[in-house]
Amino acid sequence: MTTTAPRSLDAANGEAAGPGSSGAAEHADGAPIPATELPGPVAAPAPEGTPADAPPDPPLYVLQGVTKQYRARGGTITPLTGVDLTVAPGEFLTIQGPTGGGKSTLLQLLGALDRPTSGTIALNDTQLGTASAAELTRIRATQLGFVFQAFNLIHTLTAAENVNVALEARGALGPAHAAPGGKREIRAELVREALAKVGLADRADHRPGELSGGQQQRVAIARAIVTGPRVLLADEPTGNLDEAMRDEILTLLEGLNREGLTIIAVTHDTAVARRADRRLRLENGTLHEL
Ligand SMILES: Nc1ncnc2c1ncn2[C@@H]1O[C@H](COP(=O)(O)OP(=O)(O)OP(=O)(O)O)[C@@H](O)[C@H]1O
Repeated sequence: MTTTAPRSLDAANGEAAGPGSSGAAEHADGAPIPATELPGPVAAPAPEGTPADAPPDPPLYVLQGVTKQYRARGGTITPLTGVDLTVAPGEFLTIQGPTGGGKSTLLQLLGALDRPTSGTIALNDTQLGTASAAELTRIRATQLGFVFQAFNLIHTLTAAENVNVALEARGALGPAHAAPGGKREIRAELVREALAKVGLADRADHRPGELSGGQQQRVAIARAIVTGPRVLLADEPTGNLDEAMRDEILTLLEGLNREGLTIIAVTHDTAVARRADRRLRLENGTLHEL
């Protein structure tokens, strides 16, 4: 497990980085882009040799007594009946459990896509259960990245355009968040870096239909990380992939995690869970460590 701060897009995955992605970002005219124009949260590398008495990083998520109830067909379904969970920055954890057991429900709550029926979910200092809809939108666009089993790419757009969608969504939040969503050349550089990071620098102009399943999931991961999120939430990220592609994606996720990205993945696949440093099982509405 790593506890380093989230990383900038220009640092990592040297083997995947393409031309022009090894140094500082530049404007089209070659002038360096000031750091203040690059997306947050971009953090300095963690200092080497943290002193033994340094306080631990505060938790990223704290869930207490989370229940979720749905009304359905005149009755109710309660997939979560009292979930307690603390996630530290930099963890790579997986959630397994029986089908219909509430794993996707829990991921939606962690992703600020839905609210708990009762209990509390804090992400950093924000209570997701009571935050305004606008605040939840801001959190999703700036702190969270999502990856799904079905990739969820737009088939009429190229890989680069699909990745740019996340930056445009962030830019649409307004001037305070416009750094990555603002200037076109900055967005283009960030998209290039994100695609290089997932090993697809040479596929920027390809549409999803021209890419393998593993490559499509790489594009989806580039879209998820291009805004510099703190957390990647993945719902069966390798569920549609064969074994070789699954391993490629897992190696990519491990690399991102080593750079400080917190990863929470729902999976049915024990081979996926074995690659995480913390495994949880959701059963009968509550979470257990494996
Ligand atoms: N929006 C909804 N309205 C009503 N019921 C829902 C809704 N979403 C999920 N459910 C129900 O909640 C339960 C948990 O569903 P969820 O998708 O979270 O399970 P899961 O563990 O992710 O399942 P699987 O492993 O099959 O994907 C199921 O009984 C499901 O039918």
